[in-house]
Amino acid sequence: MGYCLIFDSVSLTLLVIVAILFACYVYNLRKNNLFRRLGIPGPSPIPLLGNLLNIIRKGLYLNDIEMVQKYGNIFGTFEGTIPVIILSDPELLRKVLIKDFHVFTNRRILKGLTGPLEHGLTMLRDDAWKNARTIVSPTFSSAKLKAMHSLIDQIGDGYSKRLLEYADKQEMFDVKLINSQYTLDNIASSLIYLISPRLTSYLGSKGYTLLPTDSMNYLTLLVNEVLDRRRHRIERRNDFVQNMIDHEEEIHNEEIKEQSNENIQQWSSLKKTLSDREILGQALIFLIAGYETTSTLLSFFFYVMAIYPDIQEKIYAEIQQQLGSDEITYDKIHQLVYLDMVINETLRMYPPVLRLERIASTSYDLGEYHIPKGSIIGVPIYAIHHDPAFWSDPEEFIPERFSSTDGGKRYSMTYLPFGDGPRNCIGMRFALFEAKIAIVKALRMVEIQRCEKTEVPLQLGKMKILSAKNGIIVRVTRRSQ
Ligand code: HEM
Repeated sequence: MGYCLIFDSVSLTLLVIVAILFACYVYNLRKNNLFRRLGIPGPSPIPLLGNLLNIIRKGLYLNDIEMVQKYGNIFGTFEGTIPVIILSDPELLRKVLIKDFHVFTNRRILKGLTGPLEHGLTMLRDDAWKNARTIVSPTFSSAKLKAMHSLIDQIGDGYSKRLLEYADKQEMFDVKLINSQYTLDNIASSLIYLISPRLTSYLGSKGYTLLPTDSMNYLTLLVNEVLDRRRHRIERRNDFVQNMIDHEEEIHNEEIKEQSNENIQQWSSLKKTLSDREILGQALIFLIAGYETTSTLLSFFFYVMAIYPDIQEKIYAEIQQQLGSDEITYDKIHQLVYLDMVINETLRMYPPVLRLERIASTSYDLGEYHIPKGSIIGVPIYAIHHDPAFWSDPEEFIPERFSSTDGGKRYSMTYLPFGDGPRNCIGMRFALFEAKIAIVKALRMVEIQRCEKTEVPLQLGKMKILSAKNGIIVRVTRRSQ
């Protein structure tokens, strides 16, 4: 009798397990058939891993190029069990990123993300995002960037000093190190009045990762301290946090006047202030979103300088001609037209962010396909920038593509280093400003040279942020004054 009961409960448990596994299998099969049902082409997924194996083997950038070649400008793929529609059709991209932005306002929420980062712009959704973006946008106005100039300039001096040390030692070095230090110092300094060297060495010792928990706690503490001092008017400084606090005070009395984006003007009826926790969230997100991206841009720019000395000399000549030894101000930097073209081409060839994404808040007709609510749209920036359908000789480095004459022919949705639409990169102008200051300061002092350890062509890393697998090693020599 007892034996029978035990047997029964064992077989019942087994039965339940088998039933659950079967249900999972059927659910997975149905899910994996999603794109087939929608009529969207794409590679067949394998259970649980989806199409991740190819990304793991080849890297996201190469995976995207190959998939676009094989399946075209719209196809379905699985990140593990999560279906993602990869879209590179310019007309449809214009709809998703701009025209029908009200449907595609949000990105995916990162599971398990808690603490102040939940309030950061990149993660916020719908009205909460609109509110934060409306308040934070003026922080990046040209007037505010001009006011931040002296902070960035000071850090630029330290940067060129470090380069001169390398020149004097005739040492080959990986440019990532100095560029990471520069952008981290810059962002930390422009964000909050932190003692940058303290922060830099701390994060440096952590290997410059995307902020592990203890770094995050440390930063949270520091930013909170700063907020407290600012709120009580114990200190003032022309940085992002001060800008957010000042702006909050201004808008009690007047409507928001300075908006860079048409859509944002419609949102002026929203809540107009951010709590300390929300300001903290923005500060931390700026640090994360702005640090590695800008450093990657600078590092790949160094690579370009090392392998194209003619281009480097042309930029140097432009700097001499337009600026001489004048201070590099926000207005003067715009006179460096050729430098701008070279930076644009660097961002085309080597976009720091390989993909961006949006989520459909309702079901939607995406071209000929009817996609369900909640569909994730992934935009393969790297693959679009290297697509011969959009760019002639995409593997050639040709800055002239971005000259005022040629640039006009470009289809805007095929150049997306900072994304597009109301949810594009809020830090774009800041990033370009700080990158240009670093470049001018560097090229005035040193010549960047290819050395025996410079890998040509570069092998790229496999992750979502572009990287050089084996580093970018160069040598620098002092310029004769
Ligand atoms: C070369 C440097 C940079 C590159 C290539 C870059 C690229 C991008 C891209 C591709 C996006 C997604 C845009 C979209 O979904 O349409 C983005 C978003 C964002 N970036 Fe940047 N970024 C850079 C620098 C910065 C800096 C310096 C900051 C801050 C100081 C920053 C803050 C942000 C924020 C907050 C968002 C989210 C915007 C929102 O959701 O409203 N980025 N960036």
